[in-house]
Amino acid sequence: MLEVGAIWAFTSTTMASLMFFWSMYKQFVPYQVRNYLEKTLKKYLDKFFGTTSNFVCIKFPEYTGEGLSKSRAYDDIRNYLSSRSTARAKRLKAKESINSKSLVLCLDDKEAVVDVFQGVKVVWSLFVEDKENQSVSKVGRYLTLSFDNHHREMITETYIDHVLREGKEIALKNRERKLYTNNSRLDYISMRDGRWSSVPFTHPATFETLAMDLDKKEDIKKDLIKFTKGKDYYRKVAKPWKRGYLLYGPPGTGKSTMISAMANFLEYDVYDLELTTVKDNAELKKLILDTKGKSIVVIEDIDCSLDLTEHRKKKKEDDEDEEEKKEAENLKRQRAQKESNVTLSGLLNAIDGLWSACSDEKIIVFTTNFVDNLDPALIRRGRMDYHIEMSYCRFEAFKVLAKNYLENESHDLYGEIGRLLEEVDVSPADVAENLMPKSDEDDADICLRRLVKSLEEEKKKKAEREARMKKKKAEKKEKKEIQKKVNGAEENGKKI
Ligand SMILES: Nc1ncnc2c1ncn2[C@@H]1O[C@H](COP(=O)(O)OP(=O)(O)OP(=O)(O)O)[C@@H](O)[C@H]1O
Ligand SMILES: [Mg+2]
Repeated sequence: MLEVGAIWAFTSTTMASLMFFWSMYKQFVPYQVRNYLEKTLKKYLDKFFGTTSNFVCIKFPEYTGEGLSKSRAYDDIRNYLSSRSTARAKRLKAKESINSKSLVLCLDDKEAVVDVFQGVKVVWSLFVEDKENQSVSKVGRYLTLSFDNHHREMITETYIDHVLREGKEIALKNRERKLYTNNSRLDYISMRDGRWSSVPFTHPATFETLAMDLDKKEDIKKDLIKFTKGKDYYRKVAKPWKRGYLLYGPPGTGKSTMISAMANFLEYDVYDLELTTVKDNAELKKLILDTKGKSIVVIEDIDCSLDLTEHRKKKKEDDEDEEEKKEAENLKRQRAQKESNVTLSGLLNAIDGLWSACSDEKIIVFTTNFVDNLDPALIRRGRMDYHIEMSYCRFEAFKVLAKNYLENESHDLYGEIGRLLEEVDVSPADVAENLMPKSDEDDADICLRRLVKSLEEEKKKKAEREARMKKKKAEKKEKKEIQKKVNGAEENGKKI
């Protein structure tokens, strides 16, 4: 047996010799030769361990194909790993992306992170490609997934799918949402722009701040949730995964606000389709085809956009305001028609025919002030599945507005305001304007008194309007009766 002293002596001499050789090697062997030797050694070691060890390694390069396009799988995996890395990796890299709403922390080069799936440990590592494998303009990276060969089937059949799916979802959540608007034909031809241009969607409206009947609001939220979870259901009943909402009601009742609240609730993009700048039906189809999933396609004031009405002449002779409104609306429509050749059937086809062909999970919303003017074909269930009436402000809606604008939940004036809101029809937009403090001195009391005053004025105006109408009606009736008498007298005169 060797003595302890002898072992120590042997080890220290060996270490000293190794260190001596290492420093000589570093000092006298040129960098290029060293690099070559190290790479060759690594290759042999990799080969040796690859065949003898029980580990499998899968490589996912950043750029693939002949054109070296960015690999989607690589991006999805990096997104997936970013959530794991933030908690587990020692070295992270902060990335700023145009499509992302905030900084993204991800795995740094030459760093590894362990992930556990169904009790199985795997290791992800990120490497930079060797110089000779890089293209001139792109510094390529690759991710490797290493795992025990025993779990080969589970990893290749389940785990990788899981990673890609989660990565996609994370990307969707982190993305900066967009508000798109369609470019006019001239714009996208001359400026080589796409059919849609976009800005970040930042509208702050939410269902919490939306003033409307609470039960109705809950029903809408439930309907939206059911829709987003309905992928398999829609497939089962052989329906394209889309849903149409018709929002109708007087101006200022929150139709546009509701669209923003829906988009924020679902985290969808919004495509605001301006029909009057669409040249014809073919262009409309292409525009709809160019929209992505997880989005709301909106056509506002559908009745004014084009001549999509049934031309039913429902004359309300007694109501002069109604007549004026209809005339203004007709003028608007005629002007729009001059610029566009989109027809009702073109619109119906674009909505229905193409939904099945283009990406899934889409909502289409029409808004209108005059629901009676729309052609029934346009708003039938199946096209516009859910009809939502946005109505004048009543007490329940007022309470939401008071909370939003004044952070106030009770006041002596609430009783009076509730009564007045039952008697007069004012839009939430009008109520909101009264509730908004106009200076630093405006407290809740001042704002609520201002609202009461404006509601009382509205009540007075309403009474005057009704009196005027009543008088007009009575005059008409009187005229009719006089005419009847004159006609009667003439008939009698003829007989005599
Ligand atoms: N139901 C509501 N809840 C909260 N705020 C509302 C509501 N309705 C209107 N408002 C306020 O009034 C403003 C105008 O509302 P909005 O544009 O949504 O009305 P609209 O129904 O789309 O009107 P129009 O028919 O004229 O397009 C909004 O910016 C919002 O501040
Ligand atoms: Mg609107």
